[in-house]
Amino acid sequence: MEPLERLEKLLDKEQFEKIKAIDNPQLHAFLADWIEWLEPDRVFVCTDSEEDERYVKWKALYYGEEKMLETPNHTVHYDNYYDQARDKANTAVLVPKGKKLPYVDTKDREESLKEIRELMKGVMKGKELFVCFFVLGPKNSIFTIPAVQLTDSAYVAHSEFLLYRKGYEDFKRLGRNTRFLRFIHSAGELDERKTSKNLDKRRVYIDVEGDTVYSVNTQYGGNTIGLKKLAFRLTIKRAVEEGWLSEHMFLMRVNGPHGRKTYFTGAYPSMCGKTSTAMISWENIVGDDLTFILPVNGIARGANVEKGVFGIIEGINPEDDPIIWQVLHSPVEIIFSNVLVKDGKPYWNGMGIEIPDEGENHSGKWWKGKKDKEGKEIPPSHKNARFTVSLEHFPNADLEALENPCGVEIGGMIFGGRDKDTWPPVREAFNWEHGVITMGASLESETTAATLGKEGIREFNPMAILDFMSVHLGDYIRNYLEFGRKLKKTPKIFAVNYFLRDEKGNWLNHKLDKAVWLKWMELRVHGDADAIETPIGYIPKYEDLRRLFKEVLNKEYTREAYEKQFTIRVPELLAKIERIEEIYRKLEDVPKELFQVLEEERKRLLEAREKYGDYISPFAFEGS
Ligand SMILES: Nc1nc2c(ncn2[C@@H]2O[C@H](COP(=O)(O)OP(=O)(O)OP(=O)(O)O)[C@@H](O)[C@H]2O)c(=O)[nH]1
Ligand SMILES: O=C([O-])CC(=O)C(=O)O
Ligand SMILES: [Mn+2]
Repeated sequence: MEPLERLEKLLDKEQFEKIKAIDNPQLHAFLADWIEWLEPDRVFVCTDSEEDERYVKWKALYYGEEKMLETPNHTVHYDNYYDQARDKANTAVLVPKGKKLPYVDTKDREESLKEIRELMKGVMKGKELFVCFFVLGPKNSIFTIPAVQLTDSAYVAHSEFLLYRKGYEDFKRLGRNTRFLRFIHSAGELDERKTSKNLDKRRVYIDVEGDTVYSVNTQYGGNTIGLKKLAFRLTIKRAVEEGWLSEHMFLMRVNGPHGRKTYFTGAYPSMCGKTSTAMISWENIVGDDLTFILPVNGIARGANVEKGVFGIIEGINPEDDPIIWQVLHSPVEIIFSNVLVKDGKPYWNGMGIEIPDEGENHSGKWWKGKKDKEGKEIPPSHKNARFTVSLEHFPNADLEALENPCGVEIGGMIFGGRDKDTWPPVREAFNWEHGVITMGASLESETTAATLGKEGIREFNPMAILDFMSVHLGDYIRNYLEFGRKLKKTPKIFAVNYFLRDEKGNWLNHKLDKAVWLKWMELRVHGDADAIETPIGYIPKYEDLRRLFKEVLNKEYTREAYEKQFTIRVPELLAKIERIEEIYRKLEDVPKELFQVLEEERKRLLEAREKYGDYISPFAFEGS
């Protein structure tokens, strides 16, 4: 039977008409196959109407996946206690038999498709399936990629309405041959708290060949929200094939002197400061997690893949994050996840006000001192508790840049991670290759609560993207280097480190110091500040930072603080080059330049050590 005929049998009339209006035989076949396989009790097709969106929101409450809070339009959602972060162990990129991708968890495609299909057979019995259409990137733009999501979680569908641009009308308009991404998710069987029960059968399988991602027996957004990190694996592959960049980056506007607007991207691993940088209240946010960058007439132009924020809530307080704080306390539509709730109010760790001793949280009924099965004390909210909200509600959002179909010109690209002892707070690369290789491809960071498993372990994490890598790392880096060669004007590349510590483990910087580094980088993009040349790139001059600290934060910045923070730590830097080189030597097919550029950096460091010793004051280079 023809797919449309099968769909007519599977759907009630109203829903069928919505699908029939899209003239795309591939879509029809996909839907017919999967609806028959998943066996939902009923199917709801979301168009772009307000009414359909309201229906989904209402269903999240009706099925108990979300609960209302006191403030209008606020809801709370909980994930299973053991389903609070991305599950790397059960996530895999599917590859043909015998093929492996270095540093990526891969599985045999044929076997795994069979496995996941078995896990999903009839999984939606008794449930409602939501069919949703969205686009990645601004609508009707050079960036737009259409996607369809099937899910039995109204919470997942609701989150996507807050985070992505609606795409039903685009599917109608784009016609028969449109290539689109596919996401199939089931939360599986739910427990009495409406959280996924069969975590032992949790799987996230990425079929890059089929442009499809399967996710089952999990609810946590990073494992389930198709257009977020699931789509990301597919778009990284597409970008490498087509010669552009799909990145784990924020996109923001830094406001320079005389009203100058300069756009920056920043790639830091999960929970390492993208949102908190892009949200600095006197600058302007365009995006906080995913950016597409295309070469357009020799210029790198970037756009936010999303239109909302799935942000970490821990530590959000009125002093450090006044804008997020204000938004979280206004009656706009927000989903809080895995926070403490008492009397209809949400609370989280580090919010800077007193938190109740009891309530409901990610562990169920909670009281202070409650321990989990492993004997660990349960904090009021989970470290990876998050909020989901659309960017339009942020007074500092640059909405024009957000919706610009041509994106914005990227002036600077920043790389950074959690590094306690090696990199200075900010530095600029000598050129594109130097930045891509010694900053992006050499990035290491300590693990965080954004993924299941141990925290605080230093790991290789090139371009902050390793968890999502779906292509050979060598090809990925080659594409980056070639991307630079397509440009008439390459963005400047910078590296930051917000997480430097002293011998006693104290932070060397305050959370807002990053605002100063941004202003310095903005000046550097336009050649408006001098810098000191060191073996690892250009660093700021003390006088410039002192002035900027005063202007931006009204703070005194001492010579001692500067000297400590910007000391060039030769032994640590050399050890890092060793580690990185060893990693790439083991891979086949890595661009040769990578080894050359690392070797040159090593030589510069050895020469400097010869002259100045192991730990070199920035003032030493200033004189030379
Ligand atoms: N010590 C220190 N901590 C920081 C700084 N900036 C951010 N953090 C901490 O980093 C964590 C959150 O980082 P976010 O900005 O939300 O992370 P993100 O990079 O957007 O992460 P994902 O959404 O997981 O991709 C919080 O625990 C912050 O307190 C900083 O300058 N210093
Ligand atoms: O995808 C998620 O779960 C949230 C996120 O931004 C990340 O982990 O990088
Ligand atoms: Mn992220």
